[in-house]
Amino acid sequence: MASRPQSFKIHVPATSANIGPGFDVVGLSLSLYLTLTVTVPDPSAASSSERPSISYTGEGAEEVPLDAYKNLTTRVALYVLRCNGVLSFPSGLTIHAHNEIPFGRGLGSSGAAVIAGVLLGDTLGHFGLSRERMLDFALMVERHPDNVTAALVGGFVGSYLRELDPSATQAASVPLSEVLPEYPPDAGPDWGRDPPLPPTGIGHYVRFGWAKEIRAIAIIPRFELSTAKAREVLPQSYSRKDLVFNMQRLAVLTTALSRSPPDPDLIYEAMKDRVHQPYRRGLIPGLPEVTSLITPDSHPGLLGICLSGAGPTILALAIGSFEAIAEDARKIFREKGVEVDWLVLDVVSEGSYVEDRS
Ligand SMILES: Nc1ncnc2c1ncn2[C@@H]1O[C@H](COP(=O)(O)OP(=O)(O)O)[C@@H](O)[C@H]1O
Ligand SMILES: N[C@@H](CCOP(=O)(O)O)C(=O)O
Repeated sequence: MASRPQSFKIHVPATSANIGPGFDVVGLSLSLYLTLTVTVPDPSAASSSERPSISYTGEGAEEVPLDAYKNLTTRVALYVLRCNGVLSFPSGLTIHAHNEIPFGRGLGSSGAAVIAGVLLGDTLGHFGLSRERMLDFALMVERHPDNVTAALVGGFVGSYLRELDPSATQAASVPLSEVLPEYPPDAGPDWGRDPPLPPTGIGHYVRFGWAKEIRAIAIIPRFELSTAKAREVLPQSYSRKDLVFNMQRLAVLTTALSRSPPDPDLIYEAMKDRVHQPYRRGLIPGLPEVTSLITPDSHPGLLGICLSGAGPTILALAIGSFEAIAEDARKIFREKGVEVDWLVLDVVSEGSYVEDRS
């Protein structure tokens, strides 16, 4: 642990997963951030308090727990610390979180919180974990790789989970409540001493190219939809026809989005999906209308339109007409009784990073 005062910032981008046909496979990192400002005092000057002090501003400030043993980011950090032999946070730790990523909207807020926790644990413990090992820790918590991988490495990313051998499968199937127990307030230093270690090499990824002129319009309904709820409505199995439909489009999409100038005819069709969006429409009034009525013909500059992550945000990729696309989507949503906010975002090529301020 640190033997001198330490001050650092952690920056983690928002993400949009799936991009139509790439359910649980592809993700994009976007220019909205969760930022932690962390200070660890000199141990001799620290108070005897073990408990970190957390403050929080921005999105989710009214609902996020400020108790380090309940907050998602600090629970993940403690998991990383304990797996690497450090049983508690350093004394006098202070964390200020500023969050621009709305909760429960399909913009990867939980994935960002998890990655921030992994980086926090790694930096506090001076472990120097590789990116691959960090991904293992993140995947023990968020078990689909698309958001956490894009948040960690940045850009447009495809990922898969390795097929694990039986013992590693068992290790990776530990219930989340055991990976991330809500530490009781009176927990002593021995509590949670042997957390389940992540198997090594769970997640593998590749970064695709991205045509710089393509920007992302996030049309964000003013209601939350938890990812867990939006996954419950999905079927357990799919027809060959629907799987082939998605695979054909995904194969084309990953290269089509890297080409300048981007081809709207190719991309619009390649962003269609039959694996998750049709099943989620009951949870998101206006979803089928927005994705079918806004087209490259009606809005020159639009390339494609889809649900962002598990929703309810709609992601439109475009090289122009940003305001017209967003305002027309707003009108369609309003007819369904849904109010929205919208943002034009860039795809950021840099993923998460730690900025040393000591
Ligand atoms: N910065 C954060 N700090 C702590 N918890 C967070 C943070 N961001 C998100 N969460 C948790 O994740 C939940 C949202 O996760 P989820 O349903 O997966 O939606 P999203 O699509 O935004 O990732 C929030 O309700 C909150 O419990
Ligand atoms: N592939 C996942 C992605 C969830 O993303 P989120 O940003 O909504 O958490 C899914 O579609 O369930």
